[in-house]
Amino acid sequence: MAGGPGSGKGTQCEKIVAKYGYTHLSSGDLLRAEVASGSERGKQLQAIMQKGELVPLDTVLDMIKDAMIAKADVSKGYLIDGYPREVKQGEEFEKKIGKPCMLLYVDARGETMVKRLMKRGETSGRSDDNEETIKKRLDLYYKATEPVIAFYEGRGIVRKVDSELPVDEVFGQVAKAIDAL
Ligand SMILES: Nc1nc2c(ncn2[C@@H]2O[C@H](COP(=O)(O)OP(=O)(O)OP(=O)(O)O)[C@@H](O)[C@H]2O)c(=O)[nH]1
Ligand SMILES: O=c1ccn([C@@H]2O[C@H](COP(=O)(O)OP(=O)(O)O)[C@@H](O)[C@H]2O)c(=O)[nH]1
Ligand SMILES: [Mg+2]
Repeated sequence: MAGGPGSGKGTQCEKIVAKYGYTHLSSGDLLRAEVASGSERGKQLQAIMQKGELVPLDTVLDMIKDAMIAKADVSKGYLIDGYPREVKQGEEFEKKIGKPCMLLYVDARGETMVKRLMKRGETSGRSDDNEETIKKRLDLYYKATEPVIAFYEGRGIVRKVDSELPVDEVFGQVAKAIDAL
């Protein structure tokens, strides 16, 4: 699942899990869990995330790999949310774990994403949902993450949904893409 900050990845993932029962792994959530644990590593991660920068590639990949292995016995398939953030991360994932069968691209306008995140920031408690960090996350998204979509487009596995629409209509498009798998 790829898309800019606040595009609606988490919202759609929740609905996918309810309908299809895949194992949902959000790299952002895994990182926030480490921060919440209060560990030394969590403190370092918090500093990076607060600035809207990217955590080192191997750290995130190891966390995803561990979380996948932990569910390997029971999983019907994995839904990975917010990863890869840069082309190199995608390449490393394929070397260490495997090839994805689909990339769902949740597309919204920059202005829409900023508006949603500012609103979410009123209640989310996320230290990166503030105007300054949102702007940095968006810049980094366009610079580092959008090329990921082009990379997988070359493989013909990208399915794009328009997340300017109401949530249920977006999910209609998502479900159609998954059903065609
Ligand atoms: N109108 C509208 N609002 C949406 C839609 N999807 C998500 N939102 C709202 O936008 C905000 C961000 O949605 P998330 O699902 O948290 O977005 P995300 O892509 O996971 O964002 P990050 O966690 O920052 O990566 C939430 O407050 C949602 O309620 C949509 O399709 N339409
Ligand atoms: O693979 C990842 C996923 C997240 N992050 C960090 O975690 C933050 C929040 O990520 P999340 O996907 O939750 O939200 P988004 O940035 O898409 O709004 C990002 O800004 C990054 O600092 C990262 O470095 N690598
Ligand atoms: Mg999210």
